[in-house]
Amino acid sequence: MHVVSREEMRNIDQYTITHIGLGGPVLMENAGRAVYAALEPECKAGDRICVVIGKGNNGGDGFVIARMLFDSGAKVSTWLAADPQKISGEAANHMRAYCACGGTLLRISDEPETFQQQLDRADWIIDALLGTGIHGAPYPADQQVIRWINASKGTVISVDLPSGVPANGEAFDHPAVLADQTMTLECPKLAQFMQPAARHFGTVRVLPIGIPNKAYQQVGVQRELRMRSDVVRTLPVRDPFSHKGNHGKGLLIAGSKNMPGAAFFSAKAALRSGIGLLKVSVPEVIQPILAAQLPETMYLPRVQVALDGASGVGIGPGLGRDAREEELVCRLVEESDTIPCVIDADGLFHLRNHLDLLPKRHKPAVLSPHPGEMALLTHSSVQDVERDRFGISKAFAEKYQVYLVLKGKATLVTAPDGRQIVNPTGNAAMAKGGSGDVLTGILLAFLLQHEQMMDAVSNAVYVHGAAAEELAAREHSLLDVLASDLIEAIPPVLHQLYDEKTCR
Ligand SMILES: NC(=O)C1=CN([C@@H]2O[C@H](COP(=O)(O)OP(=O)(O)OC[C@H]3O[C@@H](n4cnc5c(N)ncnc54)[C@H](OP(=O)(O)O)[C@@H]3O)[C@@H](O)[C@H]2O)[C@@H](O)CC1
Ligand SMILES: [K+]
Repeated sequence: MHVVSREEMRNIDQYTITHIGLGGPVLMENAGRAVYAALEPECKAGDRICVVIGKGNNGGDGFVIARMLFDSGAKVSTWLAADPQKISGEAANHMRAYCACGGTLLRISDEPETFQQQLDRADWIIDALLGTGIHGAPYPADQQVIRWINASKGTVISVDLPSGVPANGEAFDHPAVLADQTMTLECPKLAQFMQPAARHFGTVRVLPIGIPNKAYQQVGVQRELRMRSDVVRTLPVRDPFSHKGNHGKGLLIAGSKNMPGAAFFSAKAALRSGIGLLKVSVPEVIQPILAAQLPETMYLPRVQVALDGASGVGIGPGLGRDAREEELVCRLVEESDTIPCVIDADGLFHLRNHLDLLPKRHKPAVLSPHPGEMALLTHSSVQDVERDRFGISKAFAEKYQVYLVLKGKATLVTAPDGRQIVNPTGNAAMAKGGSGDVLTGILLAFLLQHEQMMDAVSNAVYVHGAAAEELAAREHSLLDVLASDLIEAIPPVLHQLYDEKTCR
C-alpha cells in the first residue's frame, strides 16, 4: 500500500481523471460510497448522524455520504460550512444530486445554535469539512466549526483527513478535528505518521476508491506501508538440507562493563531470529556473566576483535562511549565492506564524525537510530528530525548510501535509492531501555537469511513491533514489557507468520 504526499495524491487523482478516464465525479462517488459502506454496519437503527460539509472536494465526498444515508432512511442532518453558490465542479454535481434526491441542506452560518444542538445530540459526526486541499490554518469560520466538532460527544468520523490537519504532516498549532476514526481515501497520507498530526487521526481505515496502479507508477510514488502479506511473502524459507553455516555467521560487538545486558539482548534476539552461528565480542570482565546466561553463543575478547570468517556484523548496543571504541567501530565498518553491517546505539555515536566511510562500502550498511541519534548524525535537533522524518531520512540514506531505520511510532526504513517503507507494527510498550538492542539482533539475523536487504530490514522491524503487540494482546500491559519479554515473543510471532506462509 502506497503512502503519499499531498502533491502526489493530487497528481494521482489528476492522472486517473485525465489519462485513465475515470472522471472526478466517479472517484468522488466511489469515495463517498466506500465511507458509507464502512459506516453503515456500525450504525444502529435510529442513530442520529450529522454530516458537516466544506466547500471543496472533501465536502463533495460528504454530499455522496449524505445522499446515501438519506436514501437508506437514516436520521441524517447535512450542514454546510460554505456558501452553496461557491461550491463548484464535482462537489457541485454531488450537491445537486443530494438535493434532487430530496435531501435538505442547512447552512451553519444561518443557524449556528441549531447546528451546535444537533452536533451535541448526534451519535455520529461525519467530518467532510476539509481534506488534502487546505493551505495553512483553516479560515476562522472553519476553525470555529472544528472547535464545535471537537466539543461534541458523538463519534467523529473524518473523511480522508481530520479537517485542519495538513496532509504532509507539517507542524501546526491551529485547531484541527480530533477524530475517533479517520477513513482515509485510497492510501495513507504522510500526516498519519508525523507528529503532532498523527494524534488527530484516531483509528485509521484505508478505503480503496478505484485508482489503478498505473497512476501510482506514473507519478513515481516511492513510499509504501509494509503489509503483513509482504512479510509473509518474503520471509526466508529454510532448506531442509541446510546446516548452521547456511544461516549466517554473525559477529556482534556489543556490551561494556556497565551495560552487559545490551549484548545479551542483541545476541539472544539474533538467535531467536534464526541466525546459524553467533560470536559475541564483549570486554573480558563481563564474558562469564553472559556465557552463563547465553550458552548458545561463542565469545571473543574485545581486544581480539577480527571478522574472522563472519558473514555479517552488528556493532554498537551497550558498547559505551570510550574513545578507544571509536577506532574499533571505524575499522570494522571498513573491514566488513562486503558483508552486512548493522550499526546502532553507541556504534552510531562513534561513527558520527566518520560518516564518509559509509558510501565507500560495497554492501550498504544498516543504521538504526532513534530520533535523538538521528539528530546527532545530522547535526540537528530531535524537533528538526520529527518535523521531516521522511525528507531527512531520504536525504541521509541517499547521501551515505545506507539503509536507514529511523525508529519511532511508525518506524521508517529508507533504502540507499530513496525507497521508503513505513512499519505499521509496535506500541508504546517498546518505549523502554533494551528494545533497540533487540532490534539490532533481529536485523543482523534477518540480513543473513534474506535475499533482499530491504526485505530483511523491513521484516526485522515488523517482527520487532509485532512482538510488542503480541505481548500487549495477551498477558502484558503497555507498562510492564521488558526487552527480554520482547525476545521471548519473537517465537510466537514467527510461528504465526510461517503458519500463514504455509497456508497460502
Ligand atoms: N478528484 C479528486 O481530486 C478527488 C478528491 N477527493 C477528496 O477531495 C479532497 C481534496 O479536495 P480539494 O483539493 O478540493 O480540497 P479540500 O480539502 O476539500 O478543501 C479545499 C477547499 O478549501 C479551501 N481552502 C484552502 N485553504 C483553506 C484554509 N486554510 N481554510 C479553509 N479552506 C481552505 C479551498 O478553497 P479556496 O478558499 O482556496 O477558494 C478549497 O475549496 C480530498 O481530501 C478527498 O476528500 C475524493 O473525492 C476523491 C477524488
Ligand atoms: K475531513
